Amino acid sequence: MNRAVSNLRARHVARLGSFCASSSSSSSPASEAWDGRFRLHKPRGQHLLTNPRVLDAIARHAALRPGDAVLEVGPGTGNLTARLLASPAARVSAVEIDPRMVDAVTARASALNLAHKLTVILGDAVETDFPEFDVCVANIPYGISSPLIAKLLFGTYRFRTATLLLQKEFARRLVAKPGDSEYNRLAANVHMVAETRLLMDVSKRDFVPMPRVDSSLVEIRPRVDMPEADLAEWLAFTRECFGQKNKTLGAIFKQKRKILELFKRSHRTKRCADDAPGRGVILGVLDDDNDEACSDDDGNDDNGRSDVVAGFNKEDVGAFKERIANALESTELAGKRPSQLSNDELLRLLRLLNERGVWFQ
Ligand SMILES: C[S@@+](CC[C@H](N)C(=O)[O-])C[C@H]1O[C@@H](n2cnc3c(N)ncnc32)[C@H](O)[C@@H]1O
Repeated sequence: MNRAVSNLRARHVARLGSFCASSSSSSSPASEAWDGRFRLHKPRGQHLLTNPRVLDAIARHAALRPGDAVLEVGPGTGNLTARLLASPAARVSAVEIDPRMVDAVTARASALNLAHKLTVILGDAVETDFPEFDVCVANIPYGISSPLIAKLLFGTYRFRTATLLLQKEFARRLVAKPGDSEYNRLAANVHMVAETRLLMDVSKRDFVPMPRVDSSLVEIRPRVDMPEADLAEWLAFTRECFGQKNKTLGAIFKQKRKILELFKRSHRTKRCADDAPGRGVILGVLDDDNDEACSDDDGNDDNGRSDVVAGFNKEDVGAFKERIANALESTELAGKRPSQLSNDELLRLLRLLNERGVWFQ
């Protein structure tokens, strides 16, 4: 072990006291390993980050300022929480689903004489209301990545940055740019409201128990210059576009079934707007693209039904189809795949479609 690592280890053992004085069950070079006092549940994503250099780097990247209110999701036994509490931040609120972890992180803060800075909330981070915070820093359970990011970015929270440790593949998809092979609905939606930056990769060997996947640290910074857009309408629009992201927009919006669905939705939207103005954003996952096979590129329905306009005036549906084709033509996007397009281009198309009475939610 080199001297720097050895010094680091000695410093952390001293700082964290009995918590890490136990024997290491990890292969990490210097470890704040779990002492096995209770069973860790993998289905709950209980993979503790035990490499002090990585934990220090996360806290450093979060760039906490004096007076900051920090939100941590899934503090576990407090390996990261200890750093956040020792930072210049004024307070840390941690949301944890497992009561055993709540006890462990609370005891740890007390052992560090920093309990006055910590509030632990027992609950599911996807369901629980968060207190106000300036910065979110977390090594989250990867199973809640998408709903948690949706909640942070499309909810009512106002914050400076979220520094999140995520599954490496998910992180790559989150930071992807139009034209990248990984570009997808998640990235398009998140980039509508935030900027993302890949900060560093973290090996699976730095966790106890070792997960099957590697991780990456990502910074998410909400935009101050949000484009003028109805976010609920945008989310519904990207669901249609990226549901079949390998088809061209022309092919996607030529499908009879799709046109009929949009026709119904647009008329329902008009009724709802008349009855109850002000639709809110319905939160859900942001990245449910699945390239479903429901039609070929010629726009023929795969189920061969000929009665798809049953119950509707065929001429109205035909005119509606024309309006969609017309919007695609005037933006010159018919031959493009959604994954090649910037949000500005997609937003321009959405606006034109809305102006022509085509609505997605
Ligand atoms: C990957 S561990 C991280 C633990 C700690 N932050 C660390 O870095 O060592 C994830 C933690 O999130 C908790 N957790 C899992 N699902 C949760 C949820 N829906 N809401 C809040 N916490 C959750 C787990 O119990 C676990 O403590």
